[in-house]
Amino acid sequence: MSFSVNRVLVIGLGLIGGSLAKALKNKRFGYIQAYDRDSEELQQGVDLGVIDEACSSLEDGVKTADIIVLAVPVKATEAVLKAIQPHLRENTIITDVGSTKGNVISAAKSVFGQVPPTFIPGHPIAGSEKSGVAAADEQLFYKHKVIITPLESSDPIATQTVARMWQFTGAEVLQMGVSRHDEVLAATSHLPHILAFSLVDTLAKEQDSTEIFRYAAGGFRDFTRIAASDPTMWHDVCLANKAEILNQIDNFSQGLAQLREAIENENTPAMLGVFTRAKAAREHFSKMLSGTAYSQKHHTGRVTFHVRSGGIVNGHIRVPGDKSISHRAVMLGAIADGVTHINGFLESEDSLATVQAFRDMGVVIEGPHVGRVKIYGVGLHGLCAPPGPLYVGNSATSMRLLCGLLAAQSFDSCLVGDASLSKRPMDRIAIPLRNMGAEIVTSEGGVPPINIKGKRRLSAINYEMPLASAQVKSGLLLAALYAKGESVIVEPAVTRDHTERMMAQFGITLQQTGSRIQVQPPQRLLNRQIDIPADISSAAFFILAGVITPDSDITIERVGVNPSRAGILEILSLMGADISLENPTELCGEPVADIRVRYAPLQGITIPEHLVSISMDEFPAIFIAAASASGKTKIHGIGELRYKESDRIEAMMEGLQRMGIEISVDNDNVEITGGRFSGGRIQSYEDHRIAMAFAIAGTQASSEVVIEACNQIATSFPEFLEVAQKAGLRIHKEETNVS
Ligand SMILES: O=C(O)C1=C[C@@H](OP(=O)(O)O)[C@@H](O)[C@H](O)C1
Ligand SMILES: C=C(OP(=O)(O)O)C(=O)O
Repeated sequence: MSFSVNRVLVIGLGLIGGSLAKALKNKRFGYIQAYDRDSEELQQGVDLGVIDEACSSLEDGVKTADIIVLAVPVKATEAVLKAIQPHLRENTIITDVGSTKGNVISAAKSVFGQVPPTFIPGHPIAGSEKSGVAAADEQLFYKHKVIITPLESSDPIATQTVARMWQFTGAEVLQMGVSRHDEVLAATSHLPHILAFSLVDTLAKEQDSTEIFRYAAGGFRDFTRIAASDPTMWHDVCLANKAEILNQIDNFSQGLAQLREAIENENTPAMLGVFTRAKAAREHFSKMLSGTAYSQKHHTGRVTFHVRSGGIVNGHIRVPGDKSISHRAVMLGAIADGVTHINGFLESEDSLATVQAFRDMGVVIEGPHVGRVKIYGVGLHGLCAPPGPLYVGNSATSMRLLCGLLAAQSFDSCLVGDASLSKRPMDRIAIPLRNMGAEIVTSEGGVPPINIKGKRRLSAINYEMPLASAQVKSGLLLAALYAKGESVIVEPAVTRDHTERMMAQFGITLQQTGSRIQVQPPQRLLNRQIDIPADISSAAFFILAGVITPDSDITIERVGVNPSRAGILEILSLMGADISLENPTELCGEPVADIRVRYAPLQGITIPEHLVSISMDEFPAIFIAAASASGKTKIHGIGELRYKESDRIEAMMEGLQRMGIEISVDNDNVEITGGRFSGGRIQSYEDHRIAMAFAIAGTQASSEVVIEACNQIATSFPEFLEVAQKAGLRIHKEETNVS
């Protein structure tokens, strides 16, 4: 069928109809006519410039309309369809704005025998407690969602036309099935309205209601604003979506009864459970849907860095808590018995994703608040089935470690991540877990989403890892806590041993001889006080700044210098850097020190291969050091860098070449010839470590360096910019909004 859109007829010129008409008229979508039983409203529509023309009869408008929008109460839909039917042309598109869709479909079936292919139901998720055409607001739908619910029999061009009409108002158009729409709306719109009406009505009946309302503060006002909505409309909505609404009321009543019981019994964990989960959900669930962030510090716009050369690097700085250790502290704290307190927790996107995953599995977690987190452990067997897929954003550590833990649970689960994580290899953990008896299905190509079946009895594993990976080792160690018998894992090279050290803190006995780790499933994990050192991977960028900036003298305080992590210190020292460790101590089984760096010229070296697996995440910084050294630096066996948040070898090669540095790459071997950085535009490929490495390189460049897509810095180091500025570097942020 072909459609032209010249004339739009809006039937019902209230707030929604009027706002749509006004927006379409102003955007010149077509000639906008309206019909309303209330002739005064119609006249007002003309007077206010909301519509081009008022139709004196329904027949007049319908006969010439290309699109008819029913903006009438849902209950009136059938009567209006009946009234327009005799005058309709074959290819006139009909849509509506009702907040329930099942009944609109039934109305269309009863009038037309079947739903016409040109009838495309719609529902703008926008409104206001105001009503009438006088309140018409052309911005009402701008950046709001409009759901259209076409049927299989709907004409695709008609669907597209209705979508385009809404897009003219600035709305974001989504498609959904009819029953799904009614189910979702019952929960997200209808129930809250009913609660607001009921709360105000209940309070108003109280004897001292005047007093109550006089002192009603912001909370009451926010929560009950919608109780001023149109009563007739809500009466109609309740009847139109009765079954779904009753379901939601039952669901809610059950939740409220549980909360009541918790309050009555002064059950603190249960109460805090509800409050912290709800707070987290309110703040964070939207991340998955709208691309907003877990952390307040994360920017949702596009972040670009501008770096000017020069600046000094001096003084004492602190960088945030270790990311790897933060993940592990939450995981083990969650399955321990009793309350675990964490200090120094990293409040970054990756570690917050792990927190959210455990909240989804029913663990009560307070914080983080200035690095403090309180976890009410549920014990080894206390995790609950999450309500939906566990979303872990950009974080492979969360995903691979969780695979091990989830493989041993009594419920099914699904792990999903963002676009970057969705490309990263997961078979490396899925395959050995399957050997233990787990049922894990990765998506095509061995990538996320990952579906994990519950209720599998795991057996112990005896595994020689083909690949050096702390994430795989840790995922297996977590699964081994639930397996029957003693597991033995042998590493091909040293990788970070934070899991082993953290398990020991929680009272688990591990035996370690060389590269071999043995673990017996424990009865229980003890609750703990965990203090997390600063992250050496974040410190690395300021160590680098100190190493390449003339006259620098900088100390980064209380950094974790675990030998299975601190390869960068050895590599830079071999290149001639002046690095010393001061005030060495230990925090929860992890060696810690202040790292002092003073400028000294660097020379190129061949990096010993045994240092590669203990400095994996630091290679972007090491590449920059090599580019600043005199002579050639040769690096071998770094193929794993290709499987990080970006292909870090390619990203570094491209950026260094842009900055005039000679670099050659042969598979997983790289050779860099030191030189002078020129300015330029660098693509970070949305990889936090690439962005931060080039930001430091930029401080030594001959002209300005601009680094694109720096948002993901928030995955590991949200305060990077502030710390860099404090240290004396000239890095500035430009933030542009993306709609
Ligand atoms: O276990 C961990 O916390 C990590 C291990 C490393 O990954 P692999 O295990 O893939 O080498 C590292 O690159 C990652 O940033 C964090
Ligand atoms: C590779 C990294 O993290 P993950 O693997 O957890 O995404 C990293 O932080 O550099």
